Order: sequence, then C-alpha cells, then structure tokens
Amino acid sequence: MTYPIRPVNEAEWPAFADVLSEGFGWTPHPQESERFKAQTEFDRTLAAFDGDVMAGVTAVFSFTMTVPGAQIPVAGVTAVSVLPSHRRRGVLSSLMRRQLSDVRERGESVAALYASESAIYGRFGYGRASSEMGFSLAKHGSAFVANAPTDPSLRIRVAKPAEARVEFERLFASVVSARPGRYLRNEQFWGAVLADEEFDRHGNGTLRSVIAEDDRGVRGYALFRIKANWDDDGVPNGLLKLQELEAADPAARALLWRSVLDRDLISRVEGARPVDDALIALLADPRQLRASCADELWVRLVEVDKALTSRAYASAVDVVIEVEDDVCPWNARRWRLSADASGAECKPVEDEPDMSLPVSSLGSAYMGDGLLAAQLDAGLLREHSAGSVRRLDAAMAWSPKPWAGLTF
Ligand SMILES: CC(=O)SCCNC(=O)CCNC(=O)[C@H](O)C(C)(C)COP(=O)(O)OP(=O)(O)OC[C@H]1O[C@@H](n2cnc3c(N)ncnc32)[C@H](O)[C@@H]1OP(=O)(O)O
Repeated sequence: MTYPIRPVNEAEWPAFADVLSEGFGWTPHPQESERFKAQTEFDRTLAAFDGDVMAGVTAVFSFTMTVPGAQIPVAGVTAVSVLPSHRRRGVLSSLMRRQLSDVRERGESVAALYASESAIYGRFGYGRASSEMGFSLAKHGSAFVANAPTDPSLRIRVAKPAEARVEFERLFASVVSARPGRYLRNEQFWGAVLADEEFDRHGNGTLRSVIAEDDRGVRGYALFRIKANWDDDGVPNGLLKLQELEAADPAARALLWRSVLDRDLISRVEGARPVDDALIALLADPRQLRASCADELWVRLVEVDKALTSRAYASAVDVVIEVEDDVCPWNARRWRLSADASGAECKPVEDEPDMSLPVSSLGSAYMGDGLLAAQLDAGLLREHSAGSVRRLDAAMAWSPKPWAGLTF
C-alpha cells in the first residue's frame, strides 16, 4: 500500500503530536509540547496519510553543525513516529525516502539524527557516527591529578539559569566549532535547554547553574539538577545530574568540574559526556569513573561528493571509493577522493576502485570517529588495494572525537 505524503501545517499540530505520543507511548508535559511546536519548522515536517488518518510523521531541523574543520548546513532528522496500527507496512521507509530527496533539493549534503533504537536507520544509509560516555562518579573517588590546572583569577558565581542565558549563549557560541557534532542553537533550542518545569520527569530538582569567570568575563558554565537525599542513617547522599558543562579553557573547565564534584550534600555526579572528555585525564584515579559507551549521532551522506569536500582531512589521501546506495541512487558509483591540507576534491570516475562500501560506512566516518578500519576488520566493506581503507580511515579521523551533546 502507498500512503500519500505531505508537510503538515500548524493547524494540524494536534494530530502530528498525537502520532508522536502514540508511537513513543509517552505524553509530554503541555509546556514541553508547546516548546516542541515552537521548535518545529512546519515546512520541513512530513506526514503519511491513510485516508484521513495521519499514520506516520517526521520533521527536520535546519542545523549549522560542526564537522571536521568546518561548519556546514545539516538536516537534523527528528520526530519520527508511526502509529502502532500502521507499523511494519513501509510507512517509515516511504517517509525516509521522501525526506532524503527533500533534503537533497534543499542543498544539504548531510543528514544526522539521534535514534530511539540503534537497529532502525542503517538500512536507510545512516551510519553510527559518534559515541557518548554515560558516567557516574562518586565524590570520594574524584580527586584530580596534582598538575590539574588552576587559575587564581577565576571565581565561581551561582546564577539563575534564566537570568544568565545571554552569558551561556555567548560562551557556547565561542566553543561550538571546537568539536564535530556540536550545532548552533537558535532561540527555541536555548528555550528547551533552559526549560525548567520544576517537576523534571526523573524527580530531580530545579535547573541550576554555576559560572566560572574572571574580571574580563565568563570562561565557562555548568547546568545541572540536584536530587537531594539522605540515607537511612541520615548521611547526605545527594545526586547531581549534570546537564551541560562548557568551558573556553582548561583552567575554567577544571574549576567547573571541581565545583560540581565538591558540592556539599552530594555524593555522586552523573551525566553524559564525549568519550574523550578532559575529565578522564583530570582524574587521579580514573577507574573510579563508572562509564558506559553508546551510539550518539547517526549520519547519512545525502550527496557523497559535496559532503566529502565540505570537511577537512587529518592527512593526505587519494582513493577511488565504490559507493553502494539503494536509497539515494545518485550516490551509487565510483568516486575519486583526493584530499590534503589545502582541500578536498571528489569526482565521479570509472577507474578501478580501491574499496567498495555501503554509504552508511562513509556516514560512520564522516564526523571523525574513525570507524572504517573496524568495519574492515568486521568484514563489512571490501578492500581491493591493500592499505587503502586504513589510509582513508586515518585521513577522516579527527581530534577531538565527535559529540553533539544535545538530543534533538
Ligand atoms: C530520529 C527519531 O525520531 S528516532 C524515533 C523513532 N521512532 C520510534 O522509535 C517510535 C516507535 N516506533 C515507531 O514509530 C515505528 O516502529 C518506526 C518508526 C521505528 C518504524 O516504522 P515502520 O513504518 O514500522 O517501519 P517500516 O515498516 O518502514 O520498516 C522498514 C524496515 O525497518 C525495520 N524496522 C522498523 N522498525 C524497526 C525497529 N524498531 N527495529 C528494527 N527494525 C525495524 C522493519 O522490519 C523493516 O525491515 P525490512 O525492510 O527488512 O522489512
């Protein structure tokens, strides 16, 4: 069966929100729903209809995202849901195909998303492109190495998040290009970051913040919630849930970490950070960091040549890549990628390929996570000239590691 697909208008928001609510089995707080509506770019929504019934939905945020060595337009795919009554009939597949062709028409060469389940998007050409470290650190195990940076000119200021918004925005804008995966936040996104419904779904307290500054201005900030608790013996056992910690320099970063880790009545700090976070290096006893690792961004190259020439490369490379892509057939051909410090070129060729790979492999490598060699070892791509995959892997790898840091 085919289901007609079209964007929805603002008047259709209640039906759109209902499909999300039914698919996710979760009813948002009315303020959350209003906020999501305000973030929605209605001309970039899509809904699939079964007669009068809206059966499946998705939307795109128009992001400017950091990629290795550049900031580029990226389609931030979100709000994917199909009614339970219509699942596994190809509704998502039709929405994905239409969305990718719309993204291409807009001139965006890359799409990115956070997946609710990691098994869904590979078939549509998305590759696992960044990882996130979930962590839990007990205060008693959080001492820093002796040479951790300090700066006596720095001080901590307690600030109400809503009142310090402009300072956060300015600081974030100064660090957003430092790591692939980070993306610019418009007014609606900042509204969501600083939203504080008091209730917080997990029973944590109100949103709080501390700012690290000197006489010349703000050098970093941390946003967090506290779940106050005392154990049965009356010993303080509070939990600090870190939402965000951004710093412009190492000394400000170390001071902010100490401020959250040393907080009175707290015994543990939890949160999610990049897998190469500076915290790991700062800890005197890093094994105390109870960490887990999970996929974060999934990335899809919508126009292989444009995407590959929009980023920088860590080393020179010259390879012919045979790309397999059933969903975006315009990508499915041989491309010669030649890149060095002065830039990159990607041209269609008929030459013998050095490697053959699914487009999702290039998505995996795109942000710099360096996953091509692992895929070669796993037997997921074919190498025709020895060493070519490792050369491409090294050229596409980047430091720091990619991390978006804010679910969309
Ligand atoms: C970016 C985001 O917004 S992530 C949020 C995704 N949404 C959710 O998780 C909400 C709950 N789930 C749903 O709404 C739906 O189950 C969806 C959107 C995940 C899938 O929609 P459907 O219309 O059922 O998918 P569709 O029928 O097109 O399936 C296409 C293929 O994907 C497979 N597939 C679909 N969902 C899943 C899944 N959750 N896990 C593994 N495989 C899946 C199907 O089996 C099918 O495989 P095939 O091509 O080999 O037959």
